[in-house]
Amino acid sequence: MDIMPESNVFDYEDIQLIPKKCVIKSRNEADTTIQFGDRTFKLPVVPANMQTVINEKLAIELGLAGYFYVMHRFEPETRAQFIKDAHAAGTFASISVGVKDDEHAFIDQLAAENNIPEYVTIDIAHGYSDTVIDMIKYLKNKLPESFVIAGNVATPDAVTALEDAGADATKVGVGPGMSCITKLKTGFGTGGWQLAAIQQCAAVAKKPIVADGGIRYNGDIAKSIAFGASMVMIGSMFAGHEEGPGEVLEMDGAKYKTYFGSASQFQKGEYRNVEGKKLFVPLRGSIYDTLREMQEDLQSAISYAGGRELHDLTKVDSVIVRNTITNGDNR
Ligand SMILES: NC(=O)C1=CN([C@@H]2O[C@H](COP(=O)(O)OP(=O)(O)OC[C@H]3O[C@@H](n4cnc5c(N)ncnc54)[C@H](OP(=O)(O)O)[C@@H]3O)[C@@H](O)[C@H]2O)C=CC1
Ligand SMILES: Nc1nc2c(ncn2[C@@H]2O[C@H](COP(=O)(O)O)[C@@H](O)[C@H]2O)c(=O)[nH]1
Repeated sequence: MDIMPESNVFDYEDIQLIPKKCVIKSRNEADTTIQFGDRTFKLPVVPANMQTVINEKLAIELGLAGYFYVMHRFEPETRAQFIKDAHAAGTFASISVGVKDDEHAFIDQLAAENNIPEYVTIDIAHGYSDTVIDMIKYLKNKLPESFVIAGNVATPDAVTALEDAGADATKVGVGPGMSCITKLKTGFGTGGWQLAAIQQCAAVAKKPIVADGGIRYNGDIAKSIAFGASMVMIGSMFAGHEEGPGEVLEMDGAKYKTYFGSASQFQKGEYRNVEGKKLFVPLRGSIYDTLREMQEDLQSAISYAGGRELHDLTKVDSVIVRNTITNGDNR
């Protein structure tokens, strides 16, 4: 068994980006937009395609407001109508699929009805598999105009395999999520070295990488871009907003929303092959305030990078600090 050298193993909390000379007069000048597929979005972030993070109303609102979104796949019978609703509202449709047999019939139906989503995400825990490779090929054959995001994967080999099958982007992150217990139950994944995995995958990728899971601070978005991601998927930090799914709960005078893993018992309705758990996340107000703050922080990050646009973040140097960036100030 090979063991990766320690210098190649780091995560968000282990890294600081090193500032360069500022070339703008105001953070407002820094451009956070990203082209992803045929469209340009305000930010390189996307709420996770999880049932406690996104619903149809919020998805369409986000699309209309200029943000990327991916609708989840856990009410499969509503997806065809959702595509029509998104188009009727004047925005793009971005849906998720699995790999089980009935998904092929669903894709056939979309093609037959010319009900074409602009983006399709193949949402599977272990994306480096023949089932995902076959699904990419199936989608590219039946819905050639759709931009296909395939995942989730952990390694450069997997990125290359999915790109070779026709994926337009790959999603990297097996086990770093806050609701994840894959790392504990199976011993596998990118938990603890997600940022390093992004860097390794981006080094071979010919198409965009979506960094998925493990984002705990807005600065982690800048770090994801700096290490090679084009888009950053975020679950827990988007789960507690008033526009999102789920009721507000009150406990000991504080307000929360539920956030559960897509492979949790709560999602599956039974305790079989469970790799996710349920959490309560504090209510955070409006998602648009969070998005605005993410934009401000990313603009500031671009200025520290000595740049004007997102891509300039990839030109900075970094230092490994091993768990010390908060100096204990979050205890
Ligand atoms: N990003 C991450 O780290 C993780 C994300 N998740 C999320 O949980 C949800 C459920 O994921 P998933 O279980 O893949 O989806 P599904 O339950 O839809 O499973 C998809 C198919 O893949 C098979 N399958 C699942 N895992 C494996 C495996 N390890 N080896 C071989 N076959 C497998 C399943 O069969 P069978 O069930 O019979 O094995 C099923 O046929 C998704 O939304 C996923 O994103 C889950 C875990 C990790
Ligand atoms: N191992 C598991 N991972 C899961 C599950 N449900 C979702 N996810 C992944 O987590 C990210 C979000 O991570 P966060 O750190 O931002 O909260 C999400 O996009 C999925 O890839 C699960 O049940 N098990």
